[in-house]
Amino acid sequence: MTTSTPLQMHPTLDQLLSTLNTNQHQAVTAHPFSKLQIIAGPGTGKTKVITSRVAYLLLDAKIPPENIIVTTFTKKAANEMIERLRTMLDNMNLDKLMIGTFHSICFRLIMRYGKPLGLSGFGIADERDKEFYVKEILNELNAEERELFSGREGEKFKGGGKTSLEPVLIPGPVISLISSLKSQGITSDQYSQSPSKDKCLSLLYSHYQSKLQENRVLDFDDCLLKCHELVSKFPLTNIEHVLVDEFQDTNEIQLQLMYKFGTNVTIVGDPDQSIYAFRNAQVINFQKMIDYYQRQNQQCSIITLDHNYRSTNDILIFSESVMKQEKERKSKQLVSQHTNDFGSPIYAQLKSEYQEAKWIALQITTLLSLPTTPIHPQDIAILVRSAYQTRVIETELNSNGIPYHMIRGKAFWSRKEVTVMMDYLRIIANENDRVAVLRTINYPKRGIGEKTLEKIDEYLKLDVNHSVYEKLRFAVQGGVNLSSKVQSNISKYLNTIQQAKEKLDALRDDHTKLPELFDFITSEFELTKEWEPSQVENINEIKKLLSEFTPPSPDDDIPPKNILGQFIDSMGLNEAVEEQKQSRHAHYKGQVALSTIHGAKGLEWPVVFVPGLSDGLLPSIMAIKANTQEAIDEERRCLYVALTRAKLLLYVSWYVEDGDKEERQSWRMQVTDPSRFIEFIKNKDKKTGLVHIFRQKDKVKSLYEILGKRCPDFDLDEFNTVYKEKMNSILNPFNPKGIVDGCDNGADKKVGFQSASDVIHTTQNKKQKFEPGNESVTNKLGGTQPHRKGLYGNLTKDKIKPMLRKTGTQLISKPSNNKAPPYVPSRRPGSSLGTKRVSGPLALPSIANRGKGGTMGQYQRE
Ligand SMILES: Nc1ncnc2c1ncn2[C@@H]1O[C@H](COP(=O)(O)OP(=O)(O)OP(=O)(O)O)[C@@H](O)[C@H]1O
Repeated sequence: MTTSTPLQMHPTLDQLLSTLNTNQHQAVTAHPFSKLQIIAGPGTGKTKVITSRVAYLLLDAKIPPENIIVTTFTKKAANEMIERLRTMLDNMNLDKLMIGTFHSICFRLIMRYGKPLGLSGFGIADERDKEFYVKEILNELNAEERELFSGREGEKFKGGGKTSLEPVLIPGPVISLISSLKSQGITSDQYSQSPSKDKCLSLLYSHYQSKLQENRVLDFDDCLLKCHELVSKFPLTNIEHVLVDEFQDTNEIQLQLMYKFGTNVTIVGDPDQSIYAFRNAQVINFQKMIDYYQRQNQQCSIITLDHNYRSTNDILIFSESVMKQEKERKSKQLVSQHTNDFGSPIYAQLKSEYQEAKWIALQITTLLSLPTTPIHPQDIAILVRSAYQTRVIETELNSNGIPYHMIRGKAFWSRKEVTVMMDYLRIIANENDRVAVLRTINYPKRGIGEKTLEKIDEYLKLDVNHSVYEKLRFAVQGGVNLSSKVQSNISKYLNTIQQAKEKLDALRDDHTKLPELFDFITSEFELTKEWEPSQVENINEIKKLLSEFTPPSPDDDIPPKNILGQFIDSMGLNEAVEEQKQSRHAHYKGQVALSTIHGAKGLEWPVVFVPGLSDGLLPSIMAIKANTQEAIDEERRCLYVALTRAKLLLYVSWYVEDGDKEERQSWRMQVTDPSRFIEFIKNKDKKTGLVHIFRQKDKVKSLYEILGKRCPDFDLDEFNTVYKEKMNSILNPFNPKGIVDGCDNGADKKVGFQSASDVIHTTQNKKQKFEPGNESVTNKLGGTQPHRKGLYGNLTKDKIKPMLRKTGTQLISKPSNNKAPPYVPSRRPGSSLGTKRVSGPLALPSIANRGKGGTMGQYQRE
């Protein structure tokens, strides 16, 4: 096959190519029968290039869609690529293009050709199923096998039992070690024959594989491993070209699969964005690929893309400063295609995660309050290293009325209500899903105790000639000794399953009616009653996915599964990676995006916040504890991914805590240093947050312009003054050192507080809710100016107590005769008194002591 010259090109292709820069053009039109690496930094158009290359292969090289394999990182990315191709190619029929994640392509190949390996009709075991099976295996080990674990090799599988001090075997290490072997392409048989094998791991690996086989399921890693076995034994003869997107996140078995899939290969990736080592991804695959083809005397060409269309030059310089710290990395010279810059990233050092969240909320409200709203909530994202960091930020967004949504990460699939719903769908779709039956049979509660559940499970495992569902019927009919209440509850459960199955049959593969089945399940099994509104919202997300589901086009080689089964398989595979709720460019309208950095892969926003740049958060405490260069490098790349999501404005922040436990989520360790990755920022603590872009009118004007709005005439100084005032109240929060009951003139000073902001005054006035700074209220009460900062109204003692605990102070009651107290300490609370340093209202203990002597009779300590 020859390729045409540009002059003879397909008009659509011609138009398409005209939108590319020189290097992009070269990459897209590289010879179709070659090996090519497209290595490119963030925002350089990798997605555009890989999509255009597929179009080029289809239109110019005339490769039929069924002869091309394209792997993407997520299902969403595959769908978007298909959409873009359809638009580009005038609705060309692309049903036969093999496009999807490695896992889904492999699963599809196994379903189609897996019969000779005895794999047809298998389902997917998700993360929870894996844990379930491993727990079963650990419980079923016989005495001789247990003995194996008493030695050194067994140590890594042990953890503390919940109720006993004896170490017990735990599933976590088993799962990750088996997964690591599988991602290196090592089967259980191969491992058991390896002279350097770990005997415990070998035993567990072989038990685990038998368990999956018995239950006729494949785990995620098996999809790849078994497919590799399949294409090694029965090579795919038709595939003319393989394209791999996000190559930096491939592992060994994926690399090997790529070699096996086809001989002509295009990979696209960025070594600096490799952030999946914890799933055994290896950056070294770029070099391995070159070496592999070299050994076969074949050349692998490399094209780099360096025009960055996403971020301003300042953002690129900042991001490169982070990456430059990695040893033995080639520096990148990305060239921003923006002609404007809005200054270097805005940063702040704060004192706690709470203060940081307030800082973020203030920045967002400031941006959203710009006249004629050039920036909308959907233009903004907040990206964190670990999912738990969103909690404090969410609270602050809520209290500031800032709408937001979480980009769905893996966590979505592990939420209780989501897993329950998926289990219910599974028992309807599949007669033999023992695990899902055991998880749903007593949820909602049907009065089945643990012992009874064990008996039922034993019974379900007994006879292989009947489905799990039939066996459960037999169990209820006397097979297992059950109380009449349990019998009746399980019968009801079974009858509802039966009705749902009939409904599913009646759909006759009309996927548009799947949401009706969903409603039937949630109402008949009384599921929604169990859940909070937010949980109901989550399961409605599944209903939405059901309504959007389009089954893959029928394939004569694949034995048909019912429509619900197909949905479950496709969702099950989503769990293998963090799926995103939103597409690369179409953002959720009217909502700020909140996401982990991993969940933000491939996305971009005009405004991005990257909080938590403190050692222990980014790099994470896990990476610091691992104490390896690889672990730290991976964290740095994570930060790089986050920073390079920003187009125009980048806000970075960190906090350094002073040890006050109340100022952090209780289980978390104290954060004491800014992240090692931002050492290059000089005088970090000096500029805290007061650096702001809205200092220069011309920059503001060009920001408006780039966002498609004309900049109105407004008083920038006034805008900045309001901002600075608010900022100051965050940076120097009201931090009372004591509480005085009553708003008496000057009594606070007389007990030793020198600044009004040191004191909370309380009042019993029930009519008004007072806030600090409410001057008019102060005046009404006849208080003097200096009191105003610390005035709270309508505070009962119950409400005061937690405040006292928080401030570590005591309550001073107002003297009944409202006279000034006789004791006036000479120094300010918190300062040193003689040789003894005391904190809080130092005067107070002395006051109380004096009281005992009679001089403080009117002021009491409570
Ligand atoms: N030749 C081009 N001309 C104009 N805009 C372009 C061009 N190539 C890419 N872009 C734009 O640049 C932005 C970034 O492109 P894309 O998302 O494809 O980058 P990427 O390399 O995949 O980034 P990342 O690796 O960070 O995910 C997009 O908005 C895209 O439309």
